[in-house]
Amino acid sequence: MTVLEDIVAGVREDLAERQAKTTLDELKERASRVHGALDCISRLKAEDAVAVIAEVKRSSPSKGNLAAIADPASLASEYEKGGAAVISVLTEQRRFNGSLADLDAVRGKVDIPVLRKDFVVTPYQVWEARAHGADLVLLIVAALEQTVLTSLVERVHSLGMTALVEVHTLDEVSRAIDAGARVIGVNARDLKTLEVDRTTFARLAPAIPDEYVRIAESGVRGPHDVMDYARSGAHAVLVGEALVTDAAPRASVADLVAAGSHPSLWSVRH
Ligand SMILES: O=C(O)c1ccccc1NCC(=O)[C@H](O)[C@H](O)COP(=O)(O)O
Repeated sequence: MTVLEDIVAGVREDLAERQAKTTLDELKERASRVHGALDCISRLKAEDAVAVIAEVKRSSPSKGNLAAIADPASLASEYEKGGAAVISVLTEQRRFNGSLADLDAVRGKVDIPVLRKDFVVTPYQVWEARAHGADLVLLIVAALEQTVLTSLVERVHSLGMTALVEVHTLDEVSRAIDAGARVIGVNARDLKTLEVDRTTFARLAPAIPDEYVRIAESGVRGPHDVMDYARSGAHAVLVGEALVTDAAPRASVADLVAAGSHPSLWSVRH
């Protein structure tokens, strides 16, 4: 079993418990009372800037405990004040120590879009995301059969949210495009081995046409990585570990945002 398969097996068990407590109809009713999803494309694809997606990430399979985040809403608020375009909230419980309660707390605090970052394999989880106020939902191509991926992308979009479709290989880029993705995230981390290779984005980006939003995910250590990803065509970067382990997350987000709008990148973008 790969790491990804192991995570998904645990996610399905946890999901079965939630489904036993809350019916799909109850979720839909809750979703109908939630404010409509925010537009994300324009925030992720700014003219002269790389958007920063800042992540609330307590633990990870690769590193174990990363940070004791007592108040995810305050952390997200610091990210927002630092200039983050989107907040990513890991809601997977077993390996990332996240929860839908974290998503609720962040949604209740910030005004910018919020991404539900989890291992979504069923429409029920998409409804959960909306019912808890998410604007974006992560869908990982490597975890999904093509027909399921396509129907989940459609479901996310039909609920007014944006699907962030994650890829790690050229074949997965084609699958994401075929599935109707508009926003494609290239993860530098191989979810089957956990190895991080920052050259992955530069290899895959040319296969993602300019009308899509291209996001570089994982392995960002600081401003120089944001600039490297921008030079390879990233519209946005997704950063977790470097921010949650930082003593001054607001300032660190601001540094990443400044790097992403550095004048030396203008020629790359025009
Ligand atoms: O982070 C992990 O170890 C991990 C392992 C298995 C599946 C997913 C994993 N991470 C999810 C992510 O994609 C990252 O949280 C996200 O891209 C931020 O990465 P980083 O900045 O390197 O924390």
